[in-house]
Parts: sequence; C-alpha cells; structure tokens
Amino acid sequence: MQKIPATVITGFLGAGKTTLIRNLLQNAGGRKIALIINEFGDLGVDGDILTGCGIETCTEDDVIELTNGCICCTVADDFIPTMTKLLARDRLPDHIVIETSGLALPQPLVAAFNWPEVKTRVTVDGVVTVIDTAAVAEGRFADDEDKVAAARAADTSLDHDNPLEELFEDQIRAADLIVLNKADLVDAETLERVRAEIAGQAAAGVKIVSAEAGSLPADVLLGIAAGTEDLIAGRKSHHEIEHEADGAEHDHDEFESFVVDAGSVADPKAFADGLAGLIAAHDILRVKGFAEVPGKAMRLVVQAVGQRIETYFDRPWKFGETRATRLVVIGLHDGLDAATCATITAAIRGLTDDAARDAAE
Ligand SMILES: Nc1nc2c(ncn2[C@@H]2O[C@H](COP(=O)(O)OP(=O)(O)OP(=O)(O)O)[C@@H](O)[C@H]2O)c(=O)[nH]1
Repeated sequence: MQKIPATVITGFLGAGKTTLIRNLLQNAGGRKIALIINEFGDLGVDGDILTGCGIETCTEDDVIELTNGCICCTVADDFIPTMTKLLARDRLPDHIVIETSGLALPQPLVAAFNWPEVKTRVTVDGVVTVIDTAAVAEGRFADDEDKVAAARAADTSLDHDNPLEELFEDQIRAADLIVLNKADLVDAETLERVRAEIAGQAAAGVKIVSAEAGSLPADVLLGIAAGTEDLIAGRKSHHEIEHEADGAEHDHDEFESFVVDAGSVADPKAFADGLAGLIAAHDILRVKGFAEVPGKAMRLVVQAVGQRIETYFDRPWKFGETRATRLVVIGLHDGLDAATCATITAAIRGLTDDAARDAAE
C-alpha cells in the first residue's frame, strides 16, 4: 500500500500558518486533504476560521482539532490515536496537513511518524516552517547577545535568554521548506537580509521561498517527498539536546494563555485601537478570536500579532450558535501573572458592551 504523505506546517504564533493552509485548500487541485490542527490556548480559533471560510473541500469532517495543549507533549495520548482513527476511515485522504501550535517544537511530532502503527501507512512529505518576515526584521526573536554570551560562558548548555529565540531556532532547524511570509510588510532589501539570516540557521540545502498571505502553489508546498521522519534524529531541538542525558520532557511553562469572554463590540475600529493599547502596555504576543457586533449578521474575526491588528467579518452566525465575543490571549508567562491576566480581562471587557454580555449569560 502506498503511504499517505503528511505535511507538517509549523512556525511561530501568528506567522501565517492558518492563512497559508486556507490558500492551500483553495488551490488543492482536487486533492482530498485531511487537516489536523493543534492550538495553544483553550479556544479552537484556527479550525473554526478554516471551516468557516466556505471552502468546499474543507468540511468539519476534514478538520480534526487537538486543542489540549502542545502537540509535541501529547503525541502519545492525543496525536497517535487521532492518526489511527483517521487511517481507519473508509475514504482515506490523499494528503494529511498538520498545523502545529505556534509554540510547538516540530521534532517530537515528526519523530512520532516512526511509531509502528503510523510508519507503515504515512510518511512525512515535509516540514514547512512559516516565518513572520516583518517580526524577524524587527528583531522580535533576537536574544540580547551580550546576555547570552555571558550565560554561555558561565554554562555550556545551549540555554537562551529569550525562549522565543530558542523556539524559533528549533522550528527553523526542523524545516524542509521555509516560507518567508508577510513579504508585503518589508522592502526588498529587508527581505534579502532576513533570507540570509534564516539561511544561516537552516539545515544545508533547505529551500526558502517568500510569500504574501502564504499564497504559494500547492505543488511547492506538497510533494516535497522528504521522508522527514528518517532525518529527524539529526535535527534535534534545543530541549532534546539539553535533556538527552536525563530524558526529561520539555514544557511550555514559559508561555501562558487565557480566554476572555466579553460583551458586544459596537465599533470594531475603536475596539482594535483599544486592544492595540493593551498589547503595547502588557507582554502580549497574540490575541485571536471572534467578536459579536450588534446589528451584524456576520461574526467578526479579531487577529492581533504584536501591534498588528486585523478585524474582518468571516461568516454569518449560525442558527442556534451563541453570538458572543471570545478571545484567547497568549503571552510570556513572566509577563502574565494572575493579577495581570485579571487586569487585561477587565480592560478587554471594558472595551465592549458588558451589559449585553451579562444579558446573554
Ligand atoms: N500583512 C500580512 N498579514 C498576514 C500575512 N499572512 C497572514 N497575515 C495575518 O497575520 C495574522 C495571523 O495569521 P494566521 O494565519 O492566523 O497565523 P498563525 O500562524 O496560524 O497563528 P497561530 O495559529 O496563532 O500561531 C492574521 O491577521 C493574518 O491575516 C501576510 O502575508 N501579510
């Protein structure tokens, strides 16, 4: 039996993975694609955006969500049973696409394709790492070099000062194809600078392409035929290297997420401006979710990556669906203690019409 190819789409929070997958589904050229989506944060926003975008080949049956945390930590209890169930279906997909959470390390996930029940049926076609080119150009993942040099001198471990940098490097290291996304937000010179920087960190021979809104032909993204599961042992993550000796698991204690239930959003522009102020005032990496706008039949998608905030209406609220505003907020653990989470929650609610929310509850 021919193995089903699986593509792993990875990349930091907000790099554009879901957007790239939406484009891929629209241009799938008749392939039946099954999607497995893993999210950090207790709200299935990405899956909902994809099933809400009306692509014929993307039904709720084709999208499987793993929302309980980090795919790389729950491979055995979560990912393997999901794959087994998918492979037991009567109508098998032509291709499997897996979107990892923006905080996942792809290496343990790819290694899971060597589990006997999966290895005989599926092969990793390739790991595609999506990069927010503008964020890299702004140095958002860069460590304070002096501090890291001092830490390295004191301790030979590879520990970074900045957990974002470490994750970012691990995601690049796992790649078979790197997409420099959001090319529209940088000029040609900056794009080339980022390309050179990334090429210096990636494995030799890895292809790097640039894109806007993840718009690339399906033939570029699929059919890499890398067989990455056989290569992954040579692409270890920082955590694997650090913990190899004692076999300790990595964790994502450095990151925190919480869900805010809020009231109606009367003025999306004012709401986005208020959110931008909050993001600037606190250590927030990502906000995403849906908002209820009074008098509108459609729900409003809210997407914030750093200071860039996007709002758009994606689909009508469904019959029987609760019209509500729910957002997931993700940040660094150190910047989001319980008191700060409560402050942010109250502030977001303050940007909305709480009376409407209370009435809905
Ligand atoms: N300007 C610009 N914005 C983009 C591009 N690609 C994606 N975005 C926007 O970036 C935001 C995040 O995009 P997503 O596709 O949700 O990113 P993601 O990587 O799936 O995010 P997480 O799942 O939270 O990690 C959205 O507001 C997108 O519309 C691009 O090429 N250019």
